[in-house]
Amino acid sequence: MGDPTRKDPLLENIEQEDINTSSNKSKLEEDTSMAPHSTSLIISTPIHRSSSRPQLDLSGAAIQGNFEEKDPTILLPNQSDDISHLALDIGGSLIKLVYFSRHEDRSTADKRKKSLKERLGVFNGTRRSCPILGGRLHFVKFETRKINECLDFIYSKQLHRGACILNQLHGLLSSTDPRGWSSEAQVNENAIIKATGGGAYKFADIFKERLGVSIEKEEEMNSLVSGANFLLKAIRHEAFTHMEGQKKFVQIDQNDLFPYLLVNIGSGVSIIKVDGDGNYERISGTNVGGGTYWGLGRLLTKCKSFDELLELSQRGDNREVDMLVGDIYGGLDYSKIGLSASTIASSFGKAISENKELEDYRPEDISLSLLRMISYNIGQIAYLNALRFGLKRIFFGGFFIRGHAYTMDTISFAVHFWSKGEAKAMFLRHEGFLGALGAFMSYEKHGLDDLMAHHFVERFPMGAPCVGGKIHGPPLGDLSDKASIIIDFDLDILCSLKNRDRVLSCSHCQTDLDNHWDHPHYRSGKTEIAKISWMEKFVQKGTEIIAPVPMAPPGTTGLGGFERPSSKGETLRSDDAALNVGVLHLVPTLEVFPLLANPKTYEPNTIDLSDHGELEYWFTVLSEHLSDLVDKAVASEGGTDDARRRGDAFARAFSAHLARLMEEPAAYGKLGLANLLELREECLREFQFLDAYRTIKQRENEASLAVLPDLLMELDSMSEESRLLALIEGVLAANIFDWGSRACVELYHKGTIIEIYRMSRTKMRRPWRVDDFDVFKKRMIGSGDGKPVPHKRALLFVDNSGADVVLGMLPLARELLRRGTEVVLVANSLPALNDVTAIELPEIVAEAAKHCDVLRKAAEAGGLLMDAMLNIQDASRINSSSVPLMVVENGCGSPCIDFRQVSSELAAAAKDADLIILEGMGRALHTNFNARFRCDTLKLAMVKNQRLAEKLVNGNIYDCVCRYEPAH
Ligand SMILES: Nc1ncnc2c1ncn2[C@@H]1O[C@H](COP(=O)(O)OP(=O)(O)O)[C@@H](O)[C@H]1O
Ligand SMILES: CC(C)(COP(=O)(O)O)[C@@H](O)C(=O)NCCC(=O)O
Ligand SMILES: [Mn+2]
Repeated sequence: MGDPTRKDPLLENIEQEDINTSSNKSKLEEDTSMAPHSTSLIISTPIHRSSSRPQLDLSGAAIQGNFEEKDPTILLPNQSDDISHLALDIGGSLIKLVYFSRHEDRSTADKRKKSLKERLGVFNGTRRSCPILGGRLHFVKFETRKINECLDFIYSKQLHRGACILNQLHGLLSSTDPRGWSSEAQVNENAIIKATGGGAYKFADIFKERLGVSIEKEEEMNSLVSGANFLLKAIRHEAFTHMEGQKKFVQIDQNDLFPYLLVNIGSGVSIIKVDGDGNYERISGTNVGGGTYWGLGRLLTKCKSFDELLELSQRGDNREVDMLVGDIYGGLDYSKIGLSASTIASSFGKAISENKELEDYRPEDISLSLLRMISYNIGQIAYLNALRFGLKRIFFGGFFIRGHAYTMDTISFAVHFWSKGEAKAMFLRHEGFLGALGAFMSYEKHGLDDLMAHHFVERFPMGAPCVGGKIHGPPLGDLSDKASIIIDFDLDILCSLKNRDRVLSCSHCQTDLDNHWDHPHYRSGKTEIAKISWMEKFVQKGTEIIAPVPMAPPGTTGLGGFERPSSKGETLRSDDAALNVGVLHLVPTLEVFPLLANPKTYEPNTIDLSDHGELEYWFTVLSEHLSDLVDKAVASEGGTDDARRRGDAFARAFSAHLARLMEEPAAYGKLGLANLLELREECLREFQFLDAYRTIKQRENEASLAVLPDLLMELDSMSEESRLLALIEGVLAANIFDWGSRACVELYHKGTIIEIYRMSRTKMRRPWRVDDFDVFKKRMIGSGDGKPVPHKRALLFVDNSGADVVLGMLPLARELLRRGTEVVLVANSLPALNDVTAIELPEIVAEAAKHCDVLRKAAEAGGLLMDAMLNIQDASRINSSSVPLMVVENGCGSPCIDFRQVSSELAAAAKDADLIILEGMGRALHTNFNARFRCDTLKLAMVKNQRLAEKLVNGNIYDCVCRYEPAH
C-alpha cells in the first residue's frame, strides 16, 4: 500500500493508455487479472481546467435562423461561452451522458423586470456579474457495448454541435448532404467534448470518425469527486440512507461536508477520501465490483441483461448456495462471537459440500448470493477504509447500486454492523453520474461551481411522452409537425424501445436498421428513414406502467436479521435513468425568500406524503380530476384533433408519473403535495397546453370586474372596522372560485358566478374555523386612541382569477394603499389551474383602476398602468406622490409556493416588506401553513376539501382560515 509506482488495475490501464495511445484499442479489453492493490494517487491541487476549449463568437444571427427549425438546441447568438453542454463518462459497463439544454429566451419579460426593479429601488449587487444562463441538465445512460446508440442519441439531439458552432455553421452552409452528415467529420474539426472514464481513451477515434469531435480527457477520480461535491452541495435531496427498506434523505450542511469517503461502485470500485474541492486521495479500491456481479452472474445464470440478473435475485434464497453458521455448527448459533445460525459463514460455501452441478442450483439463488456477497464485501471494505482515516460518512455511488433496495440495505447493514453504528452509509440519487457531472463541470466558464440548491429545481423527467410506460423522447415542439422532421429520426424512442420496438427502417430497401450507421443507403444519403412520430406511437401503445419498485415488506428484518433479504419485491423497477433521476432545471435567478424565519428548517409542504394513506388519497383526488382537466385543456386549444391527441397523451403521461411515484414516492427527492400539483402543471406544459383555463379565467375576470364598482361603493359606505371585516370576508368568500377543487367544480355546474359568490359571502359567519381577525384588526386599526403605524410594504400573494382576485384581493390591496402601505401583488410566473399570472394582472388592475382613483394612482405610481397599456416605459417618467402598487412574479407555475425558490424580483421586493398575505389553499394551506416569516403574516383560505378540513383544522369543507402571525 502507498507505493506510488504501483497501480491499481482499474486505473493502470487508463494511465498507460494515455502514454501509449497507439495500443489503446486492445488495452482495456485485456489485463483484468491482476490482484488488487491500492495506489496512493494524491491530488490536492485545484481541479484542472483545460484551456483548449474554443472561445467562439456566436453572433451569426442568420445562420442560427437556418437551423432553428431543425435544431432547437442550438444556442442563440451573442450568448457566448454557453456552449459546454455535453460531457461523458465512458466506463467499462456504461456510458453516462450529462447534457445541458437552454431555456428559451425570455428577454421581453426580463425588460419588464428590469424596469420594475428600478421602481422598487432595488439593485442586486451580490448577483454574479456575468450571469449564467438558465437551462436543464439531463442525465442519460447507455451500455458501453452499445456505443452506437449513444452516438445516435448525441447526433439526434445534435449535442456535439454545441462543441463547435462555428465549424458547424460553416459545414451546414457548404454541405450538400441534407443531414450534413458526410461532412460531419470536417465541420467539427476543432470541436471538443469533455469525457472521462476509460472509454474516453478507448473510443476517442470513434467519436472523431462518427461525430467529428475530439474527446478531451478528464481525469476520472477528479471527475468523480467534483461530481460528488457538486451534487452534495447543490442538490437538496441528493443523499439518503437506506436501512431495512426505508429511504431517508439526509440534509447535508455545505459547511460541514468534508471529510468524507466516496465509494464509487462501477465495474470496479474506487475508494476515495475527499477532504475538499479538488482535494482528495484515492486510498483504496477493489476489483470485486459491479462488473464482477454482472460478469459472474451472466456466466452462472445465463442472464442476458444486468436487470434480468438483478430481478432474479428478488426471487432467490441464498441459503441454498451460501454456507451458514448453522450449517457448520449443526443448526446452532455460534453465540460466543455473536454469530447466529443463519449468518453466512461462507458465500457460495454450500457448493463445495454437495454433490451438485451448476444446473442443480436455481439461478435466482445464485444471483442473490452473488449480490449479497459483493455488496456486503464492498460495505465491509468501505468501512475498514473509513476506519483507517476516522471517517464517519461514507457516500456510495456508481451504477452497481442502481437504486436497488436490497443492494443498499446490504451495504448499509455491513457498514452499520462493522462500525457498531458509528459510521453511516449514504447513497446518492445521481449515483452513476458523478464522473459525467464532474467532466461537465470541468468546462471553463460555465459558472456552475457556486450554484446553490435554490438554483436547481428538480423536475420529473418530462423530455417526452410515455412510450411503453416510459417517459422518453424530445419535447413535443420538435416532433408534432411530422413535416419538419422528414430526414431525422426519433432516436430517443429508438433508444428507449431497445430491441422491442424498432422504429427505423430504410425507405430505399425496406431493411430494418439495427445499426443504421453502417447501412450503405444511410451513408450515401439515399434513405429516408421511416419514422413514426412519437405521438402516434404513444397513443397507439397505451400505457404500460413501470414495474413496481422493490419495497421492503414492513418489519421483515430486525437488526442482525441478515438471514433474509430485507428488500425484495416481485419485479424490478425499470432501469431507465431518465425515470430514476429527474431533469435538473437550472434557474440562476431563483433565490431564497429573504423573509423566511428559518430557511434551513423551512419545509413548504404541510401534508407529508411519506404517509402512504395520504399519498393514496391525493393520488386518487388527482386521478379523478383528470378527465375534467383534459376536457378543459382540449377546449382551451380549440378542441381540435391535435388538441385531443395531446390531451390523451397528457393524461397517459401524467397517470404514468403518478403510478411511478406511487411505487417509489421518493424517486425525485422528498415528495410533497406541492410537487404533485406542480407535476400536473409541468405535464400540461409539456404537451403544449400553455393555459388550460384561459377562457374560464377571462370569463370570470370580466364578470367580476363588472360588479367591482358596486362592491367598492358598498365598502366605502362602511366604518373602518366593518370595512376591514368585510374585506377579509370578501377574500375568504371569493376563494371559492377554485377550479382545482372537485367540490367547487360541482358547485359551478349548479349556479352562476355571482350566485355562488353571494352564497359564499352569506356563509361567512364568524368565528371562522381559524380566526385571528381580532389580532389582525388590532394591528391594522388599533384598539384605543393611538393609531398603529401602517405597514410600509405588503406582499399580497394572489391566487385565483375572477372574483378571487378582483372582488377579494384587489379591494384589500386598495385598503392598504389608502393607509399608505405600498402593495406588491405577487402572482404566478406561469399559469396553474385558474390562478392569475403576473402577466395577466396589470391588465386586470388597469380595468379595475378605471373605477377607482386609489388603484389608478397607485398603479400609475407603480408603473403598472404603463405596463398594461404601453408595455414597457421608462421608469423615470413616472412621477407620483401616491404609494405604488406593483406586480411581481413569484417564479412558480404551480398552485403552491416553495419559499426556498422564488424569483429574484420577489426576493428583491421582499426586502422592504413588513406584511405578507398568503391567499388560497395552495399557498396558505397545502404549503406554508406552518411556515414562519420574519414579518407580519396573514394566511387566508377557504378549505375546499373535506379531508383536509378535518385533518388540518378539525373542521369541514368550506370552513375558513384567517391565521395572523406577527413578525417572528
Ligand atoms: N443496464 C445496465 N447494464 C450493465 N450494467 C449495469 C446496468 N445497470 C447497472 N449496472 C451495473 O453498473 C455497473 C457499472 O457501473 P458504472 O458506475 O456505470 O461503472 P463504469 O463506469 O465502470 O461503467 C455494471 O458493472 C453493473 O454492475
Ligand atoms: C389545487 C388547489 C390547491 C387550488 O386551491 P387554491 O389555492 O386555488 O385555493 C385546491 O383546489 C386543491 O387542493 N384541490 C384538490 C382537492 C380537491 O379536489 O378536493
Ligand atoms: Mn388557485
